[in-house]
Amino acid sequence: MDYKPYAWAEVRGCHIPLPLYVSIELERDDKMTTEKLILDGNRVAADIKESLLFRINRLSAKGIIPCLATILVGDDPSSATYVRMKGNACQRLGIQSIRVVLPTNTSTDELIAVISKLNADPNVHGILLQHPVPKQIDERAAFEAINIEKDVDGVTTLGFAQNAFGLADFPSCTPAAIVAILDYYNISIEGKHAVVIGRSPILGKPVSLMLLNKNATVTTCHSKTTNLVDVVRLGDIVVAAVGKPKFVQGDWIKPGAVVLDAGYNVGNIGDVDYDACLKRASAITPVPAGVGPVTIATLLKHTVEAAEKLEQQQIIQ
Ligand SMILES: Nc1nc(=O)c2c([nH]1)NC[C@@H]1CN(c3ccc(C(=O)N[C@@H](CCC(=O)O)C(=O)O)cc3)C=[N+]21
Repeated sequence: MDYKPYAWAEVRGCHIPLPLYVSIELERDDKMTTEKLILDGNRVAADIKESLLFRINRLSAKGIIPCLATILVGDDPSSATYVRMKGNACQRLGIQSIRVVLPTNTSTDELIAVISKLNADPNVHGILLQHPVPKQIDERAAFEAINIEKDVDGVTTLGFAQNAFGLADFPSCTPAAIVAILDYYNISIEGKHAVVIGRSPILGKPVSLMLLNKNATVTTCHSKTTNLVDVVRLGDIVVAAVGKPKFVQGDWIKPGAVVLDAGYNVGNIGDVDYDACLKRASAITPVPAGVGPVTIATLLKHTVEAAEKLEQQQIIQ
């Protein structure tokens, strides 16, 4: 593992990582505490990946190498970077990665043909179609073509519906990462007012459902929301999933709220004005090193779980 935590403490002979706190200078009219918890995505990701090592080794010893196929259509440089990061993360852990890159002018039928081949390949356990795809492609139709057993990013209608019922094997990776960060830091969700900004099919909508299933009171905001700022100010937990750099302003944040920034705008800029929101939040994810690395770790976890499920089916047969 190439990641080093910031500090360790010894508790009854066990070495445990310490949370990273920062103290910041407060403005005069700011009545907030100075202790801020930086939600360290690299650390959560390292924890998830470490928990996979044994499982990957065990599968490999039985001749099953967990395998993720990523599909990138077009040559968008940042999409290419994310897909490369996913493939590299697989390889570092002993997960096989198949990277399919298709030209920008690929048709829906051609893309579905590629997905069908990967569906039929018994050595492929997970399929990730990188969003967005070029505009001539019917992205929904392409997502639907992924076999439910291999839908490690919860993009199919059935995968989404299972998540809505709280029954998904593989909820979408970024929503699952957001919940994993809250869980890792023991931030309770139940009874909290969670405000999600954004309603996309693989981020805003599924994370709203996941928080609802964890007994939060959820408000999902979007481009047509009136008085957005007033709504965000109600949030004990604020999830930014808009796709606009530094969209969420510091004075939108209720003092003491927990802020999760799922933005990944060009130049590694989040959807949250981090410095301003840090002043009011009690806990916040940075960009980079927040939700992003946990998304990738979650994808790896789902791929290993898909391989384990296949193994179980083979044992039963
Ligand atoms: N079907 C689908 N599923 C996705 O989960 C999906 C997708 N499509 N399309 C694109 C977005 C974007 N995304 C990121 C994942 C990790 C980082 C990440 O780890 N970023 C690093 C920094 C990146 C760098 O160093 O360049 C960080 O935040 O620390 C960012 C962005 C997943 N996405």
